[in-house]
Amino acid sequence: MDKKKAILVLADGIVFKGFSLGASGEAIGEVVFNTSTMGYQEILTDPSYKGQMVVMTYPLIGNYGINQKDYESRKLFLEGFITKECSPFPSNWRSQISLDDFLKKNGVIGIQGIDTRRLTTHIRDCGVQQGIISTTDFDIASLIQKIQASPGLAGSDLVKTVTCSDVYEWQDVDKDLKESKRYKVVVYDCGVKYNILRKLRDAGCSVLVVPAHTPVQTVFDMNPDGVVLSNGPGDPEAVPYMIENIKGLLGKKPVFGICLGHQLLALTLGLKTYKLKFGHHGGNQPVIDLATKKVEITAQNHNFAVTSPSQGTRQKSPYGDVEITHLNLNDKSVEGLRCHSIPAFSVQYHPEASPGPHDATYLFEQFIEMMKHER
Ligand SMILES: NC(=O)CC[C@H](N)C(=O)O
Repeated sequence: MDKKKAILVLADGIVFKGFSLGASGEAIGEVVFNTSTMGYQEILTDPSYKGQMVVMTYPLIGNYGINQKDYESRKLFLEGFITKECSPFPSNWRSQISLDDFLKKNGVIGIQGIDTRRLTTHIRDCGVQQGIISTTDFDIASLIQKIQASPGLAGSDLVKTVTCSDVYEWQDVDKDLKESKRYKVVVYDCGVKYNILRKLRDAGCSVLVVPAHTPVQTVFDMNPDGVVLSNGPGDPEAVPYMIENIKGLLGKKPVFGICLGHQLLALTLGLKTYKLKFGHHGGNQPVIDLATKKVEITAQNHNFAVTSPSQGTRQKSPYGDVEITHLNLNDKSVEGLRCHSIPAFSVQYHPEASPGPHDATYLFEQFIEMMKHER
């Protein structure tokens, strides 16, 4: 394991000195903490982390290595990776390379050997902010200047940097492709996690993935039974072309939004979004279903959220009433919504898990039921 020096500096001047992990150089991004105890490969390959650097709160990461199958997208999009300790001795029958080598191979700059508890409580108390990891420049004033010169996440369209370039059909290599395909689903790829596609395939759907800039008429020409709006990075307000697409879909096709897809659906319905103080990233977020009062433990990864209606759980929209269906029990933020008059619903959390608990898998069946009803 490298014992090369590395430094992490936050925009407000807090400094963490540690050792290099993965590639060398300099990386700038919004620093967010993730409370999952495992699933680091899925986290590293989740495109929603574009523009961000992830600090894992669990102190030992990398102990089961990296394998060929647990990818959640085609590559690593995040800006940096931060851990207390990266295991130099990965041990698992599926492991092919170590976390350190994986980060090196993919050019991701990381830091280890810092007090991640102090870093996490600092972000929790002072709010999310930009940071820089460097293995080359150790001058604090110069590093802060570099952070100040970087644009930050708000207002910039990161979806265009992660979406696929062409339409493709999702094929699960492990599954029998001859099994009957019940419904045809188009997924708008704003940075989609593969497990959303796997779950739709598991539910018996054929799955076509389209780039986020695909005009809605092209989607209608594919004649799907329903459309999924995927997760993705950055500020939902910076993706107006997706809002235009959703306007075209609403009332014409069943729509299911996940995370960024949920925020985009909310904006289209006339609700607003805002930035949380430090976001929700992890696999232990309690969410209540307001209709059944059942609590799900959910996987989450978001820094923006949908603003609650000023009164109650209902709001008028140009598409009829919108109902807030789920709330986060930690901070009461909006976690799900549903349209009353048209087939459309969405959740802020991740029913596909990966990593995280599977309590919310039923939402894929709920979408299937909606498509069945509308057919
Ligand atoms: N996982 C996601 O889709 C994230 C949505 C959005 N980028 C946010 O941070 O809130």
